[in-house]
Amino acid sequence: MIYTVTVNPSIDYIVQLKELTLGQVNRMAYDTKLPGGKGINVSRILKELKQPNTAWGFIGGFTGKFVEGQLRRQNLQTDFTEISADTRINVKIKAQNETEINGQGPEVSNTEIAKFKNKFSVLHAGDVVILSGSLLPNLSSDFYFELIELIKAHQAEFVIDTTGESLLKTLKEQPLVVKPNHHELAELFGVKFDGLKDIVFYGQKLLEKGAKHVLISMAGDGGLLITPTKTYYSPAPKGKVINSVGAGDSMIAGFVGTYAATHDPLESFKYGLACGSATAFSEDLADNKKISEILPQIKIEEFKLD
Ligand SMILES: Nc1ncnc2c1ncn2[C@@H]1O[C@H](COP(=O)(O)OP(=O)(O)OP(=O)(O)O)[C@@H](O)[C@H]1O
Ligand SMILES: O=P(O)(O)OC[C@@]1(O)O[C@H](CO)[C@@H](O)[C@@H]1O
Repeated sequence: MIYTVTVNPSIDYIVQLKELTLGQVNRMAYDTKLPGGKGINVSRILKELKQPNTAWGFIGGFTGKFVEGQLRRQNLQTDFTEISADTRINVKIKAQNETEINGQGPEVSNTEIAKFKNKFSVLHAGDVVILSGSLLPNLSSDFYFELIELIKAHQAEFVIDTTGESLLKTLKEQPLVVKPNHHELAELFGVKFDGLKDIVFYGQKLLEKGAKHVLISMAGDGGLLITPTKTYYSPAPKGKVINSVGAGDSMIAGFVGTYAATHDPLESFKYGLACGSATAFSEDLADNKKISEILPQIKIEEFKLD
């Protein structure tokens, strides 16, 4: 079974307007509310791929009810921990360019944290837990490490979508896959990249430090997969980019969902790329139809450093 963890879910309030003028009254051309948060997005794509999964996380208040209700309507399996404070609202403004304003999220009590951690007792070998997104303001920065300890105590695998020091610190725990984008990878090592060779060189360092697979997403420039034996590159298929929210989450879902079913890293990479691009070409996250349409357009080649 796959479990996703969204410690800090959200309502993603998508606002479209022709042009945003700061310091003035702006009128929306269109707006919509979507259930959001990185792990929840992963769960939604896994569902499209027909991969059974359960979404875990903290959810609260009227906003939390909306998120849970929307997910139930999509027949998504959830087992959230209810908290007394309101789940946050993240504002995504689509105007001349895209601007995101993400909330900090609510605080959680020690009792709520304990209830959440209790969920991990159902884990067993063969399960995969995907940890994605920001933490809540009063949680310790080590919270993900505490969860990784619980996951490993049950011989389950984990995937973590985080950046910076937190990413480096989790590598020795051998995540199934990590997926920085190329900007995050450059920042991690304090370098500037000059071409794919540089990116692969630094991506390999994440493998050396313990990650089992390294996916590097490069938005419209495609992606790289680094495994202990081979490295692969794929350009991104061409299409009209409609949405930049959740392409990375979709890529993780495509990779992990396919890996859980096949244990084939190359096939998993193909689905990861297709799901990422399918979301970039959709209004909301991709659906199964869009993913199937993009799959045949994915062309992967082996990448050699010399
Ligand atoms: N403009 C695009 N055209 C085609 N494919 C895209 C585009 N943007 C993203 N993708 C696909 O989705 C994958 C993940 O996108 P990206 O690199 O933007 O992840 P990310 O930085 O984690 O994104 P986000 O945080 O916005 O979800 C890319 O590797 C690519 O396969
Ligand atoms: O604030 P975080 O937790 O880092 O990111 C939250 C978020 O921006 O990530 C998702 C897209 O990846 C959105 O659904 C959500 O609003």
